[in-house]
Amino acid sequence: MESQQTHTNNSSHNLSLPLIDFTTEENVTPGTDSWVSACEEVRHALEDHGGFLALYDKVGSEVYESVYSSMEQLFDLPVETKKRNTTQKPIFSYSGQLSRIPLYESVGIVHALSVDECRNFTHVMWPQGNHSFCESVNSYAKQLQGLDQVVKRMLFESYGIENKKLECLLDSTDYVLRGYKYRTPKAGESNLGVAPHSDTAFLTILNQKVEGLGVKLKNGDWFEVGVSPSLYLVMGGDALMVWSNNRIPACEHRVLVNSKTERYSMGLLSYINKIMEAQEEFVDDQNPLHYKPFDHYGYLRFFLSDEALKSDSRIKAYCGI
Ligand SMILES: O=C(O)CCC(=O)C(=O)O
Ligand SMILES: [Fe+2]
Repeated sequence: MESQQTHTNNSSHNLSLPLIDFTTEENVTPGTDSWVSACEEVRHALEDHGGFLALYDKVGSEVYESVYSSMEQLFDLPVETKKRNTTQKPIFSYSGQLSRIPLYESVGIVHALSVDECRNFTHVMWPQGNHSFCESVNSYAKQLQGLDQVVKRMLFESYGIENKKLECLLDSTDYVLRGYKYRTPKAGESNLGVAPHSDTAFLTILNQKVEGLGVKLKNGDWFEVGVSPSLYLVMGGDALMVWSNNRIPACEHRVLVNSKTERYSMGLLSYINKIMEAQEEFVDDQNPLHYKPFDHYGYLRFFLSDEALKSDSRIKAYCGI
């Protein structure tokens, strides 16, 4: 947290990523003045940088410590075991040993909000059982979903979009909880954990146990995210850019790994399981419609194709008008 405080100068020469407080009851209670101004902050941060930092204390240090120690146990399993978990959805369940980014490994737990799904996942990884893994992952995912939904509610409200549409979006959302591990670079090896990119998700909420996560601000500077159980990076992904008809840019971020400490981080990513269109609120004469109706899982399948690799903007290549 200390490092965050040193970045609060908002002059145009020294931009920082806005830090928005979700820990006070008034800020997260619809109808209060604080709620209305928090909604504005969320909207401006997303429009400016595609993301912001959330101060959010619902996870607590106990769950934070136990979920990260669970992740250590998970990544310590043999690669063959980690690969055992598969999903019908075109979301990587396990990703690692990639020549482009050799330090990186990631495991996705689809529907981690359901205790049953967490149990199934845990059983696949540890047939003998691992109760604390199941418990901590499920409660962590639930707390992150709370933040995800409040952010979406704020966003809809600040644009004056009716509540029914929010409910419909939330009902059509699939969540994936992802754990990331980065080994330290060997002598002569690059310290690049993940190259600059935007996520394919609608919204991503990331937290890290070890520093390394950077966000590109609208002036092009890289902002380094701090480490704390109550600090979460909220980022719009490609799907939010489609939904907002380019009003909200997909947040560019990257990971650098320091030479001494293995890095762990975790994120909750949301995907839309129905065809989604850019909202009419964002389309007018000055802002023509930029995207065709969008099939999120279709996009994920496209994203992994050879054709997509050739294009400089995969989202435009997939559904741009
Ligand atoms: O490790 C992190 O903090 C972020 C990883 C990431 O951006 C990704 O895999 O898309
Ligand atoms: Fe990412």
